[in-house]
Amino acid sequence: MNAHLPPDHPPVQTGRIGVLLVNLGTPDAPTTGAVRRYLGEFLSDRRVVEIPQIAWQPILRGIILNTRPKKSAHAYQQVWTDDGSPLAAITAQQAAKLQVMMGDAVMVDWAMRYGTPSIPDGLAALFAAGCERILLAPMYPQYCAATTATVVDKAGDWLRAQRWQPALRTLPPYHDDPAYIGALASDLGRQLEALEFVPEVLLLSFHGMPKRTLELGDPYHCHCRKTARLLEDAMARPDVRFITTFQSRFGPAKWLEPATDTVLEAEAKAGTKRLAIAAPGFSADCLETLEELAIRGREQFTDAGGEHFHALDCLNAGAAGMAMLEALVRRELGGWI
Ligand SMILES: C=CC1=C(C)c2cc3[nH]c(cc4nc(cc5[nH]c(cc1n2)c(C)c5CCC(=O)O)C(CCC(=O)O)=C4C)c(C)c3C=C
Ligand SMILES: [Fe+2]
Ligand SMILES: [Fe+2]
Repeated sequence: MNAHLPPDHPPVQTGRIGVLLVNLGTPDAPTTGAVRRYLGEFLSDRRVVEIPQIAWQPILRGIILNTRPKKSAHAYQQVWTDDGSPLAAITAQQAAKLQVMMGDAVMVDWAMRYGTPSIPDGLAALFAAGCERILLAPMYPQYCAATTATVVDKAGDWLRAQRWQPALRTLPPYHDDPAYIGALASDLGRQLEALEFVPEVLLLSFHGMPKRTLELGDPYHCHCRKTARLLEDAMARPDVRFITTFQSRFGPAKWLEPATDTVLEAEAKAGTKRLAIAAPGFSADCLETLEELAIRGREQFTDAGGEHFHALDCLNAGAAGMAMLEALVRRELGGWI
């Protein structure tokens, strides 16, 4: 402690660089109560549900938060690990590995947009540890207002309340970055080689969005399509038919199509026997990949006559994904380190 400073003086800055990896968020436990708290926060975000709150809140509080948490808690129970929710556990691993790769000049931490650990707590901890410059890294390859923009909004809320602010940069979307496409192509290729069957179809399933957001100018759909096109080229598998789909439809509005569940069933009914599915838009495995795709997707495909099904892992904290993350982060820190 510097002797001329009063005891309540803010910490003396040291010019370090901080990196905050941020993913969506997840409940603290696979229980109805914890899922209700998480969904209440998530689904009250105006970036996520874009209908006027005066109309939406009664539906959310009156119907959705009384029915969905029980069903979702059951789904979470099927994928929960000793280290907690897969999304949080994997994001923590990514941060720990990136810390080792970046060395002491950079401090790496992680946060969740909804639930804990929060973005304000993450930014405050990095700043208190001496990081005057912070790279905020939303772990979403494809930009979407419902994911990327709301992370930046939340950081902005925290900055607005600070007298002494760190300088902030944000990681741009990387849907067409050669480092990302290359990492996916090599990691998915490696996983396909290890399967005991050669798939006729490789389904690339991205998280869905209301179709209206595309008409309003959100680039998400275009980013997903471009990732899929570049990935198909990079994988160079003319023996495999690539199909792009959108999963996790929510509510009565029209969502991006084709829907993953519809295509799984239609492919099996049309005679496809061997299918693998990947979720290139998710940087970490989570409820949507481990339960919706790997468990329910398998049932949808095999119930309709499919025989061999495999859900491939996300990049997670594997070697290909971590090398990509290091490359993206180092590039964005250019001029700072
Ligand atoms: C209006 C509802 C939703 C929109 C819009 C939406 C967009 C969106 N979500 C992700 C990534 C993830 N979503 C996850 C879970 C999840 N998503 C919704 C609803 C919308 N998502 C709900 C209700 C849930 C919770 C689970 C459930 O009850 O079904 C997750 C996994 C979280 C976990 O804990 O594992 C991720 C990741 C993206 C990328 C996206 C828009 C592009
Ligand atoms: Fe979602
Ligand atoms: Fe889902």
